[in-house]
Amino acid sequence: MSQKILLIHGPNLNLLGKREPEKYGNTSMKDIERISQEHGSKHDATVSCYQSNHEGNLVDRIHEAQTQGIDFIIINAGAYTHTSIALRDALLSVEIPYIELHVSNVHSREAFRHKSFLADKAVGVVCGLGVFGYKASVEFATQYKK
Ligand SMILES: O=C1C[C@@](O)(C(=O)O)C[C@@H](O)[C@@H]1O
Repeated sequence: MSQKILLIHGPNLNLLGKREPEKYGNTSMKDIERISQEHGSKHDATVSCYQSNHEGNLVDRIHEAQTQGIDFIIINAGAYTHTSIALRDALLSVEIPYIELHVSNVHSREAFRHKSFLADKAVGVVCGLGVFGYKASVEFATQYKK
């Protein structure tokens, strides 16, 4: 059966490609979604995508994932990674395995980015690999068994 993957982008990631390109590169969020979906389909998986700048919407989308039978979540929660107990609780509530992803290497940046409310419960954390991190995460997710 083909794996159902959900890719979630948090706040400001809709501006990827334009926003601070020296840190986040030149690839847009839409291009990242296309690359992720193409890579998923090579491995017989579907990748659905969602972005919001609002914490509650992200919580709602994670809840919805459970009713849709999503097998795996890849989440770049942006700054909410470092602040949001609500997102942590949502991910734990639905019991869907997830990868925490960052385009940049958050550990080489400001100290407040070293803290994550999601990392210790994640299957894995990918950071600093730019757009390749999405392809790598999708490929991992296609093979993951709970
Ligand atoms: O918005 C972002 C993007 C980010 O998640 C990344 O992809 O590198 C890193 C976060 O610290 C930051 O707030």
